[in-house]
Amino acid sequence: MGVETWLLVATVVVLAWLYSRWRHSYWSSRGVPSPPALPFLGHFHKVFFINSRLWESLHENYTKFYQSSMFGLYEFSRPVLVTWDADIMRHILVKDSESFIDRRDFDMRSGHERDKLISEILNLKRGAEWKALRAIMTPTFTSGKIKSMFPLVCDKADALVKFSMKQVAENPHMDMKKYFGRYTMDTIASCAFGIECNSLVDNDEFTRKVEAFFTTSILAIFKGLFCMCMPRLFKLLGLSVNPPEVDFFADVVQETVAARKAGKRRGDFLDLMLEARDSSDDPSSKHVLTDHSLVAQSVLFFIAGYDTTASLLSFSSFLLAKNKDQQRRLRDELRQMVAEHGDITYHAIMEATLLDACLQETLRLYPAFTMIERACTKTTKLPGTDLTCRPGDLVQVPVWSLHHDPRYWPDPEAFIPDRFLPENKGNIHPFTHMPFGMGPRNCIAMRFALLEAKVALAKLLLTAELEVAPGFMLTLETVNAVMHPKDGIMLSLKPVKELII
Ligand code: HEM
Repeated sequence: MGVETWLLVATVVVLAWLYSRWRHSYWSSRGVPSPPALPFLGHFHKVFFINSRLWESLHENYTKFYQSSMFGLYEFSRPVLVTWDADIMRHILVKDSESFIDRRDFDMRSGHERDKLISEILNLKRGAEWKALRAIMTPTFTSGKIKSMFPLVCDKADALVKFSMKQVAENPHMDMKKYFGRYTMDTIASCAFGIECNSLVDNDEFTRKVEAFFTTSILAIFKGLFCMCMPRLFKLLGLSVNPPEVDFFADVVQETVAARKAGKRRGDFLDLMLEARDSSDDPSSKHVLTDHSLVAQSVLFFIAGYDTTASLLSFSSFLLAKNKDQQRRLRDELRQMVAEHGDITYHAIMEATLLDACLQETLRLYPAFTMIERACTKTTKLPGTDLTCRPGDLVQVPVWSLHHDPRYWPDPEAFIPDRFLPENKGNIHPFTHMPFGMGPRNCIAMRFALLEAKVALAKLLLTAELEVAPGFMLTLETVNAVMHPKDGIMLSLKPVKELII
């Protein structure tokens, strides 16, 4: 290469570097602190999906910038505001949620059928389309509808207990995360689609397939980056961002939808969604929840319903196994409940305050989503600041840090379910406990997930005493933004009849 070429290359590099520096001055020019950023990348390497311990890097800066109530990051050159200011959180999540109704745009520009299907799911929908779809799906998750699923959930929880106790004979220590995953898969398949996938009997095909969404793979990361940086070439090569397992679930759902159209109804989530669409007063409903979209929402149920609730059950069992006094207390509450009501009934389980408190405390310590995010849709001034959010700007709330902050939670790393008992709930600061998110875009299936976890945990504790396997150390990771135990949860189960009480 000649001197001129070298000079040209050097000039381009210097100009690009200056441009990157200018873009990375966005936060300092607005008086918002920001940790040191790498040229071009910004903080992308620390905060995006490549980092399987996402909450740690947010927490480091939360601690460093606590007094400012916020800090700024850059994903490449895109500014992202991270804030824990109560007024701002209330504003973006609740009061002015209309101006922050979206999440980030995962533009799956591959054009692949699989990616087109996934871009239809409720989580990824935006603006008016999200609003219309959420309005159709919300009635599916009311207390009354969830109550009607109770017998199905109980059947699957019984199968979980039977299966686990059978394993006890062969394995002194078991990875309960695996079995909880089979339970949540069987429950969602049964409650949502009337499908008996029998993961807890003899067939782990569904759980094997769904695991593809919760396993870190270099190929998946590479494909995501490839699609983001060179969408045209990605499309030309016919690649898809989502794993082929999407097709398996889409096929299962399509067959089920076809059977329903032929008249086989059974009152599950799929029927409820079809009914909600067909009985809606809004004539546009059929355009919002098309058959394609219905398949997408159903595939979403399989994915969203699997790992989150299985992790909640895993973490709560682990915490109760470590805290034997709390385990004994909870078992006493459950025994009393059965003595009073004759069995585990829907009403009894909804009134079991310690059971609820144990799960809420577990979700505080191990929230499935360690951060929640909103994208601004209308130019808005943030309350109490001179900052203006423009359409497309991202705002993040560091859920994990708020859940572990000693200013709000004395002895934050300790498992203290009493914090969530009715008499103490009034002491909880607003916006410091958000395991299901907040505002109109919160988790649509919160009631269902909690019911599923309560039934399984109650039945398990009434049958067995939980103990942590010797030498087991809990490790955490986030995959596809969901935090879960990296190497499962190794426990031993002792039938409670053997206990001297
Ligand atoms: C313990 C279990 C679960 C936890 C901790 C959890 C947590 C969350 C969180 C934090 C969000 C984001 C909320 C926000 O941005 O404010 C969310 C959204 C969502 N969750 Fe869950 N979830 C759980 C179980 C489930 C289940 C079982 C399903 C479906 C069967 C489900 C379906 C969804 C959907 C569809 C959304 C997107 C809602 C929207 O964008 O309108 N979740 N969940």
